[in-house]
Amino acid sequence: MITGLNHLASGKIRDLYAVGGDLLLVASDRISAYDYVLESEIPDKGRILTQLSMWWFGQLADLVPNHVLTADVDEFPAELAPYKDELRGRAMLCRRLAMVPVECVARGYLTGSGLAEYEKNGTANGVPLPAGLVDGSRLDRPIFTPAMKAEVGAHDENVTFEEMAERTGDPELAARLKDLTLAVYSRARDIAEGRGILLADTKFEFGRLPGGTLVLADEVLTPDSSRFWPADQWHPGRAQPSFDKQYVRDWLTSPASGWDPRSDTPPPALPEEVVQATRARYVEAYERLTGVKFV
Ligand SMILES: CCOC(=O)Cn1cc(-c2ncnc(N)c2C#N)cn1
Repeated sequence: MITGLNHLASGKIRDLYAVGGDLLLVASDRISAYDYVLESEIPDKGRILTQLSMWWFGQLADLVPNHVLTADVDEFPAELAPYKDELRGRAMLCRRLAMVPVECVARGYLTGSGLAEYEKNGTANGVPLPAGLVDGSRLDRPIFTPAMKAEVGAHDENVTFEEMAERTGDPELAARLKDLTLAVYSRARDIAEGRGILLADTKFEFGRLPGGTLVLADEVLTPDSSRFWPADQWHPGRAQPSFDKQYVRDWLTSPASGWDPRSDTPPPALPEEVVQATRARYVEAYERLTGVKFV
């Protein structure tokens, strides 16, 4: 948290501030696992994921406009000058939008909450899926599985497309969000797969400019807003290893940590080697996707 700025909201990892009529979205180095925000931070994680978002926004600009004005601290308003060093590389100055209150989720692979519903009744957000799918199955076509934003600390609530159309009161907008979400996900999935990373699913947020234009908001296509899987370790039928968080998960569930995920106690701090190995995975994901060396 940056005291001295007009704080609006905080998620597990990021903080949102009002700066004049715009917004500042700041990514911390925090990391979450098993629904806990860990006490250990991953150095540069916020900078790596912000730079990755910016790269994706560039890759997607022909499909959809985005809310970012700049991520260059030297272009930030003068009132932010005292925070330059703290913000460098990890903050996006964004246009303030009228946010659509829907988490626009696209899934190209079945896992997590999508798999849970499927195992119960063969559907995902009410849409029937083929029989015989297992954890990690690649879907013939990506599916749109919207969720209504939950209160801090709770999981978002998956809703059917019809429920979403009803709750937003705008069926035409719901249809556009679905089409846009699937088109953007498909483009990103193809780009990532070409670089050995499976983008299993992702969550977009959209908002509208005063004139009504629909704009891609929030962060996009980071390992925090998406499931990144290493393509060479993909084996449907079991939980896939996370590209970025597997070292953390493995250590936390190993005897070495002395922690039990089923207990209601917060996880212990991570050993330095797990922190550094995890940082290296974020750097690797960034460099493989963008082709740019992280500095
Ligand atoms: C840090 C935790 O909260 C969020 O990032 C989610 N959120 C985004 C907004 C938002 N509101 C207006 N305009 C925008 N451009 C945005 C964006 N992005 C509000 N909450």
